[in-house]
Amino acid sequence: MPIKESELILNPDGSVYHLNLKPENIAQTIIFVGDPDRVSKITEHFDSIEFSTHKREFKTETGLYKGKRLSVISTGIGADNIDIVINELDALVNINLETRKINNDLVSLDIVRIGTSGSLQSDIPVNSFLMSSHGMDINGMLHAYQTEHISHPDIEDAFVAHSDWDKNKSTPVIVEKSNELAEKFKDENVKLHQGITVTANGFYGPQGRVLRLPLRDSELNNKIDSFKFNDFRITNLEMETSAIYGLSKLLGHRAVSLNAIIANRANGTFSENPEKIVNSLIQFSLDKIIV
Ligand SMILES: O=P(O)(O)O[C@H]1O[C@H](CO)[C@@H](O)[C@H]1O
Ligand SMILES: O=c1cc[nH]c(=O)[nH]1
Repeated sequence: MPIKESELILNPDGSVYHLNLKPENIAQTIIFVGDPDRVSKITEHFDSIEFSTHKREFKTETGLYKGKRLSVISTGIGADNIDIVINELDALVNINLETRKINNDLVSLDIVRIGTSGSLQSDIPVNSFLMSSHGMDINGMLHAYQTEHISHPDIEDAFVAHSDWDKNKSTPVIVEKSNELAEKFKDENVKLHQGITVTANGFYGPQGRVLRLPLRDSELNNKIDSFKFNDFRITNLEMETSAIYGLSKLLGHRAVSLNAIIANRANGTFSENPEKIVNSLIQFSLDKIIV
C-alpha cells in the first residue's frame, strides 16, 4: 500500500516537507549539528559544495571533503526535531517518493552529530571531547516507537531505582551508539571521554538549572552524576543524542554523537572560548569521517 499524502508530506517540487530535500541532494554520510550557523563552519573546510538549502532551522549543505561526499544538516534544538530530521532522511533513501512504497533494498546512512554539551563530572572539564556511549531519553520522544529490542532495561531499571525516578515523568530509555561507526574515531593521541549522555527536553529546569523557578527535584543532577552501572556512568547532558541513537538503530542507520564540552555543571564553569573547542571537534571529526 502506498503511504498516504497526509503521512509522508512532499512539497510541490517533490522534496520532503521540512528538510526541502530530494534524494539526490544528500550523501550517505551525514553530519548533524544543532545550530544552523555551524553548518558553514564545517563546509568551509570542504573542497566544493554542490547543494545548499535552508528551511526553518534545517539548513543542509552537501559537498566533497578530501574527495568524500558529505552532507551537513542543522537539526535545531531538541529530540522532537530529530524525529523530523531522521524520518525525512530515511524517507529520502528508503522510500520511493513517486510510488510512495518502501524500497526492497534498504540504505544505511552514517550519522555523526557534532554538538555541544554540559559535563556532569568534575574530571571531564570544559574544552574536552566526549563520545556518547549511550543516549538516555528522559524527554519521552522514543516512547512513540517500539524500542524494546534496542533498549537496555537492566541499566534503565537500575537508574530508575537509584534516582527514585518521578512516576509523572517518562521512563528513561537507553540506546547504544553504533560500535562499528565509533571505531573510526579511535585515536591514541586524542582524549575522547566516553559515557552515557542524558538527552533532556529543555535546557533549564529539565537539566537542573535554576534561575527563578525552583525545581521539582533539586537533587536530580546529583542522582544522575552519582549513578554507576558496571563500567558505565552518566557523563553529560544535552538535547538530541538519545533521539539520534534510538531512531538510527530502529531504522538501520549507524550513529555516533560527539560532544564538545562547553559547560561543567559539577564545578560551575563555562568555556571561555566555546567556538574554539567546537572548531577543534569539527576538524577532528572531519578527518576521522573520511577514513
Ligand atoms: O550545540 P548543539 O548542537 O545545538 O547542542 C546543544 O546546544 C543546544 C542548547 O544550547 C542543544 O541543542 C544542545 O543539545
Ligand atoms: O549544559 C549544556 C551545554 C550545552 N547544551 C546543553 O544542552 N546543555
